[in-house]
Amino acid sequence: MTSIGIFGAAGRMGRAIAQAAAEAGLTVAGGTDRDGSGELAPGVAITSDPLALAQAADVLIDFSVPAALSANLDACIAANKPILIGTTGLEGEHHALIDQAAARIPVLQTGNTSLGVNLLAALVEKAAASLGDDWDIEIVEMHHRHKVDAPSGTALLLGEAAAKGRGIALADHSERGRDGITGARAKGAIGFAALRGGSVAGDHQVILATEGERIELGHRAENRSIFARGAIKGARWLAGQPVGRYDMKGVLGL
Ligand SMILES: NC(=O)C1=CN([C@@H]2O[C@H](COP(=O)(O)OP(=O)(O)OC[C@H]3O[C@@H](n4cnc5c(N)ncnc54)[C@H](OP(=O)(O)O)[C@@H]3O)[C@@H](O)[C@H]2O)C=CC1
Ligand SMILES: O=C(O)C1=N[C@H](C(=O)O)C[C@H](O)C1
Repeated sequence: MTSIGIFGAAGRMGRAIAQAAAEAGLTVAGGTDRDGSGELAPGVAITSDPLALAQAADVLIDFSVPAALSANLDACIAANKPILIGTTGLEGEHHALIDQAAARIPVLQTGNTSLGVNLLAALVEKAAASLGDDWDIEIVEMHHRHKVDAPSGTALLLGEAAAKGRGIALADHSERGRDGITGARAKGAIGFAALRGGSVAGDHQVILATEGERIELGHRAENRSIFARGAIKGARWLAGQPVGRYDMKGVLGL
């Protein structure tokens, strides 16, 4: 049986993952949190020691904060354990750390562990590849009032899929945070808009708009269990993979 360790264990996702692990018959070796106190379940301690957790678990799952990523990766490398990273708000420096770690251990990083969103990304890539750049691409997301990063990791994942379909680099074509006299939309841009409110688990819509018509592709998460179950499935899959960097496509056969 595979045992998992959860970085960010006391958070909304950490607790959902612990529940999904129990439902899947997996052992939870423990978890970490910023303060490192309390229990995830009776007898399952939350500490602030990533190395001890990495040594105790067969595979690690990180749904914490970007600032914790470096220490979590170091712990997994030192313990020679695979890690699935679901934390969002990652910048270029974090992706560089992930690339370095993936040369030594199996690492899966994704902005969204759900089947539905990853299938949506495949559809978006196909749509963007099929339509010319006279079709404007806009990505709209809405999340609960507690979310701290924008655009969401999923919106960026969908933007990367659209850019891949178009054969362009997202970094060179994204329009984020429009406000005031922005000027007209740049041809070929991929735009992002983020809404925050209430308890929304995660809504994403990709709009492809041209003169006279519009295509809308979307996904709505009704609760966090889809992310938690996807993370468990991904962690189980990752435990059998060689050193390298992965996303959810291999897990889901997409
Ligand atoms: N990829 C995916 O499918 C999904 C990704 N996410 C992402 O997962 C992340 C967590 O989301 P969510 O659970 O809602 O957020 P929460 O804020 O509820 O949980 C994050 C947890 O990480 C803890 N934390 C802070 N610093 C550290 C540290 N140094 N070491 C370990 N833990 C630490 C926080 O503790 P404290 O509160 O004390 O600071 C908190 O308990 C976000 O980036 C979110 O966007 C969410 C859903 C799905
Ligand atoms: O913070 C969240 O809640 C979520 N974060 C992920 C993201 O940034 O895309 C995934 C999901 O949408 C929920």
